[in-house]
Amino acid sequence: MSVTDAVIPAITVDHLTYAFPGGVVGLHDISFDLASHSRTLLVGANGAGKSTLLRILAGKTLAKAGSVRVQGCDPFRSALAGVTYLGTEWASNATVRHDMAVPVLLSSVGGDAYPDRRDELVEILDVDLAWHMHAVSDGERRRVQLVMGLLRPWSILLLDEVTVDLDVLVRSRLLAFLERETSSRDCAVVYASHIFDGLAEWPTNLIHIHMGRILECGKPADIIANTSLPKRATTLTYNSNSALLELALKWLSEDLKDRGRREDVKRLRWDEISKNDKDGGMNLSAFDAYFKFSRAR
Ligand SMILES: Nc1ncnc2c1ncn2[C@@H]1O[C@H](COP(=O)(O)OP(=O)(O)OP(=O)(O)O)[C@@H](O)[C@H]1O
Repeated sequence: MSVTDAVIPAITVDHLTYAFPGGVVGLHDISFDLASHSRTLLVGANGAGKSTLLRILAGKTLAKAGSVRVQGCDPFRSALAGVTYLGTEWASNATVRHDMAVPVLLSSVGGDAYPDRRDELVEILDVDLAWHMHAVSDGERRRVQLVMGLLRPWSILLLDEVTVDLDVLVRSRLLAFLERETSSRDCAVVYASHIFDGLAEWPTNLIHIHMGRILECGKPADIIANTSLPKRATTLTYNSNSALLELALKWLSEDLKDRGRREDVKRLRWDEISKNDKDGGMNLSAFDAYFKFSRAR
């Protein structure tokens, strides 16, 4: 039995449906199990529901219908010490823009309690300890944030595309680190990404999400073997363009067709906005002023 077939699921989602305040349904009747030691790649178009799902798994959002268990507990009701969520809010945290030295920041998040891990992450993410956070590039800032976020050993790591501004070398080293972690410790990673470079052999599981529904869930090799892809991509690794990327391109093209023309949706919304504007509910002149301003520049 491989490690990814371990019996106790790290995450169990059972008939989960989630509606945003206001009634828009974000997730429809989702069910899946993820084992400890797994690395799951969430694949879906913009707006498919990846962040919504990750936020529920992180316990940041309450799901009222269906059940979610992370390490056997309801993530919303239990403070799960071993769950680390690095998502969009985390990425835009203003604290890391102040004039603060990197060692101070790392100590403030418990770096001194895990010196070996801290030093390994500093090395992997190529962080310069002399940096001050108000005077670094976006990618450098993200590297420091990732050292901070990954410092404490986690059991479940939820990553919502926070590697987008890393250079390819650092991203590849980070993925290798996550692979070592999930192979050597009792832990699992769920990673939402739009970038498939270097990911061909990384995930142990794929989840394809479209308009809040899971369309596919399983091992990449099984999914690829059962999917008709362009002839050039029939193995997991294919020279410059991986089968995984081909699979994602196929899924997202089909999803786009399934969603239908945005024009139709837009026309409906536009009618609604114009009506609100007439009613005084929304002032479109503010948008006109904004566009005039941006053109003038
Ligand atoms: N507060 C909200 N109220 C209503 N609908 C929302 C709200 N937040 C998000 N949505 C909608 O829910 C859907 C899923 O959003 P979500 O952020 O989960 O997508 P995503 O797959 O993470 O997209 P991306 O790849 O762009 O990050 C989108 O259609 C979005 O417009």
